[in-house]
Amino acid sequence: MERTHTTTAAMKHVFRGTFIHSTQQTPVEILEDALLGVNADGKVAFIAKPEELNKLSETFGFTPAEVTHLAQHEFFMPGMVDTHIHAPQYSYAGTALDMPLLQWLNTYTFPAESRFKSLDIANEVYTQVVKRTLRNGTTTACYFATIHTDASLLLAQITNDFGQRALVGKVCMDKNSSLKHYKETMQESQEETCRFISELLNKKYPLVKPVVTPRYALSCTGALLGQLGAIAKNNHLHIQSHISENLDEVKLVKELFPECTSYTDVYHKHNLLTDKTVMAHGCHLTDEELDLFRETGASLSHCPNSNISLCSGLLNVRNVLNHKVKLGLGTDIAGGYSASILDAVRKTLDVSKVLTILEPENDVLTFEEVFRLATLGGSQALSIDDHTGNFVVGKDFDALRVNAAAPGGPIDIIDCEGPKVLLEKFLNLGDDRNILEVFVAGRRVVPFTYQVV
Ligand SMILES: Nc1nc2[nH]cnc2c(=O)[nH]1
Ligand SMILES: [Zn+2]
Repeated sequence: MERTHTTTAAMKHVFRGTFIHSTQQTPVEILEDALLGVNADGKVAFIAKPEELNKLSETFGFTPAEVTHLAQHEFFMPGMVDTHIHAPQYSYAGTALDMPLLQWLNTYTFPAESRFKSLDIANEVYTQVVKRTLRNGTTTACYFATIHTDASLLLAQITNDFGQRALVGKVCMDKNSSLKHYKETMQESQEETCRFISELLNKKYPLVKPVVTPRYALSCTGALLGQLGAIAKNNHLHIQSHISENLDEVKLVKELFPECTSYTDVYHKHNLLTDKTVMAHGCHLTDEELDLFRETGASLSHCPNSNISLCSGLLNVRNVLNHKVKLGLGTDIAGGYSASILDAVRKTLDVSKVLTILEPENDVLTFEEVFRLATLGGSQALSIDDHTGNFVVGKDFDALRVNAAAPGGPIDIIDCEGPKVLLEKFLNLGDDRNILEVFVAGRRVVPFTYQVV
């Protein structure tokens, strides 16, 4: 592996310490006492041994005194990727988890989202959710907003201002039987999607891009699904939606789209399954549907907190991985009550263990594998792994500086633990108190320096 490349620009950061990340070959690779340089473009310029310090400082134009040394229980890991989160639903996160999906949408979700017509409400909630997720180590988030174009553009602006990498989707829905005013006509949905995409692309935010967002097959007519598939194709855009989350939903989709062979086929027939598509949940997909995911390059977002909280189902992640379908983790705020991907890591392990209790031959996931899903796997699911997801020369430096023994934090370090144990303890016990700093594309975004004016 190439571990350096030359540049004349000065270094933004040079760190010395432990770096833990995943690669295609190994779920946890530990680089102990390594030097890592971040160039002025926010990209990893070198990863090297300390013996090379003098040579590197000449080549890259920094002095050894500029090197930041990590303390004993500190390490860097890649930033975490939330592949599925509803920003407006942060307004009621931690409540309203007492009914299954379709009733939950009608009772809580649609009324809450309809309030985001107000830019004041949007500004308040979107600022809170971006700060909360960043502080918890989410360097990339794939957001659903609402049907309101201007509020969705505001979410994109806020993620850009705070320095979070994001895909932002204006939600599309031309059907809603429960709340008549929270839906669009097909034409509005199509025109406003085009306006959203062009206004967002015109902003030229370096880290924030639009994602075409049909809510799900029950909220969209076939005609709208087809138009959205065409818009995504013509503009080479990402696509996100929901699939096979809940059995009542799957049954209704089959009734509404009798010409389609499966729920997956509904999206496939409307050109919505591409290698830039991420579908949330997939708890009830068949093996044939997973094959179609693999063939099209579409990925799944596993949202275990939501799947348990709404009693939707248990996704067998091992089976998804065996089908070679890309998969990342999602919080699915507010179906899931936690905004932290650390919670998604724990719930992913819990669900895998529950499946093994129910069926002992199920091959349980390891914490190392789930660490990869939270980082590199998420970036692969969003097709952004060519520039983020792990520590590779030339990729953007999206990273968390973790102190497993942060004073006042949730972890007690008893013995002199090795880095792998520190990682395992952080994944199982840690929280934002352990995340000292967050970097996105080389910029330090936590602690916050950006002030809302
Ligand atoms: N969990 C979840 N599932 C959905 N399916 C359609 N919309 C939603 C939503 O907002 N949350
Ligand atoms: Zn969702």
